[in-house]
Amino acid sequence: MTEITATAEMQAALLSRALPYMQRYEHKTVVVKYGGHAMGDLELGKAFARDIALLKQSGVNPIVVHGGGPQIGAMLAKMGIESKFEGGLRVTDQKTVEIVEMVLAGSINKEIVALINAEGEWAIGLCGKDGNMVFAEKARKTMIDPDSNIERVLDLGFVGEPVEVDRTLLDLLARSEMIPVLAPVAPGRDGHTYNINADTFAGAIAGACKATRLLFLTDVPGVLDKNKKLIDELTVTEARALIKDGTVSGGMIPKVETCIEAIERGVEGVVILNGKTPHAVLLELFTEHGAGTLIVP
Ligand SMILES: Nc1ncnc2c1ncn2[C@@H]1O[C@H](COP(=O)(O)OP(=O)(O)O)[C@@H](O)[C@H]1O
Ligand SMILES: CC(=O)N[C@@H](CCC(=O)OP(=O)(O)O)C(=O)O
Repeated sequence: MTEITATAEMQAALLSRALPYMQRYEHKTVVVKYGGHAMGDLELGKAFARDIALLKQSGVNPIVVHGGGPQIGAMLAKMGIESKFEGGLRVTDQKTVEIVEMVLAGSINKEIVALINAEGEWAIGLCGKDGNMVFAEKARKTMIDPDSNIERVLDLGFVGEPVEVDRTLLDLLARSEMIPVLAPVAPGRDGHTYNINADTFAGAIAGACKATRLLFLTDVPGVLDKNKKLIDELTVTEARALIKDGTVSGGMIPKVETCIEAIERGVEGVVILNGKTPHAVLLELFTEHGAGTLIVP
């Protein structure tokens, strides 16, 4: 066999394996949460954008929700403001929410839009404010104090939880050439702007759009156990126990909580995976080598 025929055969074999997966997701909504920790490397960013473009070209309806925690932290530090987190959420005063909106809905959102458009697609950058897409309310979070074991209410300032999602604009975009890229900022009916954890925002969008898949791209291979080993599959009950016993902490808490809620709202498959692996999205959706942690009912 010549080298050319061998390559052609390999490509044909690859395609024939990918095709059933491609058909499975045709016309289906896939929400991809692109975490701030998975960003930063231009080549990886381009590979991510290529994957999103390819999903759209294959007839899938991709919706990108992005974070930007580290980038917000860097901007706050430049302005002499210290970042403070409680339960994985940023304590957000008025000055902070202004910077959060500027970094998320401004620079990061447009960078991702530009990367996808450079792949020949039509991405459009939006946040919860556009088209009345998302309305938020002040988050009411509680935490068990590890010293006293007493539950305490957290005052996180202008941190919001999505309470209303209107999918009119997203449905319109799904029927068009456009790929929505969403920043997790939304207004409240009280007139304030709220900073929403990007995982929570992605979960609300996936739930409202009845997404077939919700993928979380982060900087770790998935949920790790106490010995830092990857957990391939987690039930909702096991996931809750890992938060309770502290195995899951920091930014992984809102991610796992969102996975649980998304499963309960009927999203078919929720996966936490390493966004630092080039083409993580394509490999997850279109090959049998699903990576990361799959959350199951
Ligand atoms: N059990 C766990 N398994 C994996 N990561 C964990 C776990 N507990 C805490 N983490 C932390 O959660 C981080 C991912 O969340 P986060 O920093 O919010 O990322 P992103 O910006 O991608 O949303 C990991 O880098 C890790 O430090
Ligand atoms: C309330 C809250 O914590 N909001 C987040 C929003 C960005 C985000 O979630 O970014 P990652 O996905 O990169 O972590 C923040 O201010 O950092």
